[in-house]
Amino acid sequence: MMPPEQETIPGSTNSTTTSATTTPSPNFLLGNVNRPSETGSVHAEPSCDGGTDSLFLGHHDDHNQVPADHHNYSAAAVRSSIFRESLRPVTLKFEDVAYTINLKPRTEMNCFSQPVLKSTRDVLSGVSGLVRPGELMAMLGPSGSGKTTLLTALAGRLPGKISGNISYNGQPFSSSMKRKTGFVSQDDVLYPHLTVLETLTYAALLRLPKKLTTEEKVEQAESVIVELGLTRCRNSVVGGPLLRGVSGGERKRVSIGQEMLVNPSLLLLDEPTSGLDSTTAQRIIATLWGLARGGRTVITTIHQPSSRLYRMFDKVVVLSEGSPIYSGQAGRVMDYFGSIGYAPGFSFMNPADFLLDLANGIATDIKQDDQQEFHGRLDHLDDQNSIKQHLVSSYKKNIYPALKAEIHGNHTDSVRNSSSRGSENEWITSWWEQFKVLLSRGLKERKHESYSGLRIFQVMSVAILSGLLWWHSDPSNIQDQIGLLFFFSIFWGFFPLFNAIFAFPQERPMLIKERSSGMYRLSSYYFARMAGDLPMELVLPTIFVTVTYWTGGLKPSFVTFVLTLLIILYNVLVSQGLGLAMGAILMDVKQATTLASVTMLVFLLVGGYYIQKIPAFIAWLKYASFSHYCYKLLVGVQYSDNEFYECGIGMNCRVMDFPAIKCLGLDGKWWDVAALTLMFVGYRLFAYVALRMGQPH
Ligand SMILES: Nc1ncnc2c1ncn2[C@@H]1O[C@H](COP(=O)(O)OP(=O)(O)OP(=O)(O)O)[C@@H](O)[C@H]1O
Repeated sequence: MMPPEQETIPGSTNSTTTSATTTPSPNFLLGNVNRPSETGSVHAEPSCDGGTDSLFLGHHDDHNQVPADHHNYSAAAVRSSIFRESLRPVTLKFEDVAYTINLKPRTEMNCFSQPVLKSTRDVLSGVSGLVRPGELMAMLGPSGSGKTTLLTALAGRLPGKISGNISYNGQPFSSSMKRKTGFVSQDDVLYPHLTVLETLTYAALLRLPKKLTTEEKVEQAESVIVELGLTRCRNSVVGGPLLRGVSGGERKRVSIGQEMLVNPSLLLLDEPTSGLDSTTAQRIIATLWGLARGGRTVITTIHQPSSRLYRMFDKVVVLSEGSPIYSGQAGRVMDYFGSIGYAPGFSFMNPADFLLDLANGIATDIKQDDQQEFHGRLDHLDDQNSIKQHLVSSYKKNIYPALKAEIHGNHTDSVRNSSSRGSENEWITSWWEQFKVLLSRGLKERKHESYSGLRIFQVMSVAILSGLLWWHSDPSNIQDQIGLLFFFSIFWGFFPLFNAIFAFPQERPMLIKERSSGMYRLSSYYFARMAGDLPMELVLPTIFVTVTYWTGGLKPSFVTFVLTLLIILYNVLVSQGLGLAMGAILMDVKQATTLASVTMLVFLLVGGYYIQKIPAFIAWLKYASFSHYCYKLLVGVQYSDNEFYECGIGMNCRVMDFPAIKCLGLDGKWWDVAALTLMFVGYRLFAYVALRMGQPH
């Protein structure tokens, strides 16, 4: 790979080097030019701690030079087979992008005491730009200026209406573009209990095409680990807010690695360096630089890059309160602002600091002759808003016309893309493959949760306590025995319901992230989740019932025990379905648990144990309660029609005449099974539809 051209950043006393800004040659775009030989040596073993990582770490003693390791990085990148895959270069153009959000309506009173609703806010207005394959674009601006919103819009993930025009090789965002796009959000959405290797391996298995074997996909994950200098922490858990894992920088690199795995043509990153030390930040930007030079289109938002980092950017967009004040070559920025009357206060100022000052409306120095003119036009030179307005209007006058002409200049893009439209709706992997990988990943991630000591303790302690409370209860004491059966139905209604409520709200960020990149079908995720939850959902009640049934003195018949167990397991599945549906519909754990506790309380009351004569106008409630059906079935299998019990000294009564059982009515068992089946299917269907409606398509 050829070294980047030498270019001077105007306005700076240091002559600095920036990358070539011309479109790379076609071979270069395919990521296979100057491919090192198979035997070419890889650089020093990369590390997680940043010690001797020559892959990323440059020897940047000379600030005027683009670090030599950029070339090393790119070479290493193309050496790995994943980067040899031919890329479909993407030219991204955006013109006059505007985005308005609806705020909560705020009522204000005007002078006629009429309420006025002020409910919208412009987050972006009139933002334009153009990034070509091989270029690294940075979005700069103060906090809240709209960088993330713009990046999300460019990634095709911004909900709501975006006005303006965003095109990818001349075409609008599409499913095939979605799979060619890598998006790294500001917050790393990763499974905390998986190791770095597992995280990247599962991503490879889900995101790499069918034509590669499992071994090849695992190899790709391994090669990304090497590329990103994560070798030493490959077996460490990723961690999260509640679990100590790899460091923040390593976690960020894992997020980048997940996107690199698909060899994206367009890579967008939201503040990949925030919260990191300057060396790690340098490595990450060097990584991006290398990826861009491999023919990718890379866009990143960044808060406050050092001048070392700034030099690696080919293009910058500078936003001030959602409006652009600059969009174009990074190296020409000082020239441009100098030409409209703004120059840095001192000659060796970091261009990024200077730009951020301007975006905040702070002009450190204004050329004398321009000052006169500026004074003439604006009354308050020190008014930051006036400066911002001046910068925005200068952008419209000086930059926008040329940019617009450039955006409309090249019409060959659309032709290039049209040939790739055939495979738009095809999935990368088969349904079954997705199901298997998601099931395996879910089991691994939730192993600690499913088999947590606390959960086992919770169930076992209740099992032992109820076993002791009903210790060999007397069969003639029917009230106690049916009390135990009712307790089964309620406990195994509450427990799975509350466990299931958390499932989807907790997984939502991951689901949105992965579905937005077109990684898998919702149905394969959904079935994998259902199947993955089954073992623990069914093991615990089995142990519970076994302990309590035999210690509680219920009918000593193996068949009755098995039937009792099956009814309870079915009840567990129905209750779990209701929990999943509540979680998926509300997507808020607090609201869902409140609703669940009210629902279960109603089910408890109308279940048929506490109140035997429910007033007719509200008696229908019991038909909505799965606990009612479960209780009826449990009593139904425990007692037969011709069974008697000792109802007084020397007196035998028919069990079916026992008031609580008589009121319950034990006929129509198959109807009860049918009602439970309807709920089993219905709740799950609701959960699926709710998930589908809340998902990116
Ligand atoms: N859905 C939303 N609801 C309310 N405000 C929003 C919403 N989306 C964006 N905003 C507002 O729009 C502005 C731009 O937000 P954005 O996250 O794009 O800024 P940013 O430049 O990325 O900020 P930072 O650098 O702090 O991450 C902010 O003031 C933000 O509060």
